[in-house]
Amino acid sequence: MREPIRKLEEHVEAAVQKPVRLVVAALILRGFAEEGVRGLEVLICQRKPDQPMSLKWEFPGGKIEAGETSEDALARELNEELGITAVIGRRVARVRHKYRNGGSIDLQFFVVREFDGALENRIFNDIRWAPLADLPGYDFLAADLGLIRDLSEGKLL
Ligand SMILES: Nc1nc2c([nH]c(=O)n2[C@@H]2O[C@H](COP(=O)(O)OP(=O)(O)OP(=O)(O)O)[C@@H](O)[C@H]2O)c(=O)[nH]1
Repeated sequence: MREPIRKLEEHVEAAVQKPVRLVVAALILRGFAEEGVRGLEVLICQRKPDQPMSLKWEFPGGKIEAGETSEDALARELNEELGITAVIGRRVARVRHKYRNGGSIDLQFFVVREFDGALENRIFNDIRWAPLADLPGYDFLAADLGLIRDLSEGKLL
């Protein structure tokens, strides 16, 4: 009888110490889906040298704040990071990833096809448009790797 109770306590404790971080990110696209993984480009962003997981590539976005919907959070982050006002499209993927430091993230990816304003790099080391086929050549954050494979093989969009 004692074993299940101990397990439950451990579980609760872990949840209190390391809450899952809810993160949203954008696949900002340009080009033509009909031309396949060479004709469609996505905006990718490189983390700065002084950030954790430095110089890794990721998609623009960030954590959802209290009271925000996923779409609100993503629109806010894109405005803060890139200076654009984006129309948030459909959600195309959701992944749960446990990083080695013990923290977990719940990551949702949305397509963005339309935005107002000129893209401006406000916080990244570098930003660039990459054809979907080239994505596996960039050193992406671990949580993104399944998505990178699917995008580059034309399986997702
Ligand atoms: N924006 C973005 N974040 C991602 C991606 N993949 C991924 O694992 N993440 C993780 O999701 C979190 C996003 O948080 P954030 O953008 O608000 O803050 P941050 O990089 O300063 O990280 P931190 O506040 O956890 O230190 C980071 O821990 C980041 O490593 C991605 O493709 N885009």
